[in-house]
Amino acid sequence: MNEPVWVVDDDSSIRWVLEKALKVADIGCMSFSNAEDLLLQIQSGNAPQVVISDVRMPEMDGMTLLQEIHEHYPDLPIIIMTAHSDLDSAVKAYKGGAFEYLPKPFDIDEAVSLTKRALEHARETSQLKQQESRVSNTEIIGEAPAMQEVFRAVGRLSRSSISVLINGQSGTGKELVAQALHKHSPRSDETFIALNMAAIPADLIESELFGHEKGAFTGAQNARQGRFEQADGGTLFLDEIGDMPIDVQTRLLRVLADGQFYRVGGHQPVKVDVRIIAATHQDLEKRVEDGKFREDLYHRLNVIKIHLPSLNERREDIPLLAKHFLAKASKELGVESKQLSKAAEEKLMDVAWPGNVRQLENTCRWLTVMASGQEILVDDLPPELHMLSATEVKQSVINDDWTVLLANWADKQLLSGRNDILDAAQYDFEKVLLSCALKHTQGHKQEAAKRLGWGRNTLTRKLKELNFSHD
Ligand SMILES: Nc1ncnc2c1ncn2[C@@H]1O[C@H](COP(=O)(O)OP(=O)(O)OP(=O)(O)O)[C@@H](O)[C@H]1O
Repeated sequence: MNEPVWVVDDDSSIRWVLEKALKVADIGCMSFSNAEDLLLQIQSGNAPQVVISDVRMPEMDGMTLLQEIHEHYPDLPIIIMTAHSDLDSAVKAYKGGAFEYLPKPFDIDEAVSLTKRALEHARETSQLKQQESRVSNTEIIGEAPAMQEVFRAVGRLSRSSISVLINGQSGTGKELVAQALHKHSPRSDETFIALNMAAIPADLIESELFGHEKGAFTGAQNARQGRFEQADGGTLFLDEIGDMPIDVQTRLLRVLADGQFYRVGGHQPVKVDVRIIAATHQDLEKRVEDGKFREDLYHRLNVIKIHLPSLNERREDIPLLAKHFLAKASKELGVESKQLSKAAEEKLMDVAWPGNVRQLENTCRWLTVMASGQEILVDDLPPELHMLSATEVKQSVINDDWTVLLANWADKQLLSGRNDILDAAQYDFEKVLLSCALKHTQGHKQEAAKRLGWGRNTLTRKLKELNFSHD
């Protein structure tokens, strides 16, 4: 039963020809005269790597067989043969999920080379699966479909050094994914360096990235290597890339294009081979539109995009993540691990989690210290979790209660460590109201001012302050 290719056809001459040809090509083959027998083997847990099937057979036809096989093995390549070489049956075969369509009478060499391609494809798919499961098993927890997409992407990228842009809210695991990308890349033995653009003062970013020569600026008493040099051969993870000052963006673009740069104050080009993985919680396309991010750099970084869902979008993972973090915290703190009661677990699944996985991790650490018993009860949960639940947030949309959404937004900003949030909120608040008023008055400014309750001069000033493109 270990033959990699199974052939099914009610026509014994076709079976004979294929068996012979594959044997010559050194490909093990087994044939069946009807689909039912083949399916029985599959259902009992045996599976080949490739199936070649006729379409018209007296009992079960090839398309039904294809569907049945794909129920058990969705990735198993199936080559469909048909004597009726018309577009219709070809289209039907592809739509049904066939790997290839082989019109009869076929050239024997073509049939063999097609089989080889299908075998190759089967091998690649199974390698990919192994890589994906390695990624998902070792470091990143997630069973939600949205996370499976992420694992798949990491698996697919495992042989490449291509630039990747990771996008997702704060605390969703962007750095963890960047580490996984590095770990599963050909660069895994080299350095991985993570740098957060939002955490470095703007005027120091350049020397941090590119290093400086002695005396390049006041305070530069010694020459210093930058992160690019340190990460040579490895990966540089640039977090919060949206906050990178525009002149540094220009320099970054040049390094990416030329593979070389100058230290601050230096005249000798430094050559490096660094893979860039960038991350952001912002809408970079919008920043490009607003002139805050270089479009060419955006395209350069955005070769492959991985989106990390917010914790709200993968609530089913909360129990698993909580268990993991409770175990981790107990190990770190050297105490016995605590378990969530059913009710506490349900409550955690209904929290809005504006701070995403990081907030859940912190909560678990807090609970490990603070919960009084071995079992964590609802009353043990920290007070801030009793503030907003996901249901309440959803309800606020239905009830038109934007203040709840605003509170949720504010929670998120504060948890992410952002300051001056009143300014940002006020800007958006006024911009939304003003743009609505203009819409309702067909752009008539005086009328819009009246609807808003502003004087005309205020409106003119606000149009400018809020960067309105209307004239
Ligand atoms: N799927 C996950 N499985 C296990 N741990 C996770 C997962 N996602 C995130 N974490 C943990 O949550 C914490 C926050 O993750 P990480 O720093 O990668 O988020 P981030 O999106 O890079 O955040 P920020 O944008 O604020 O830097 C880390 O301690 C990380 O190990």
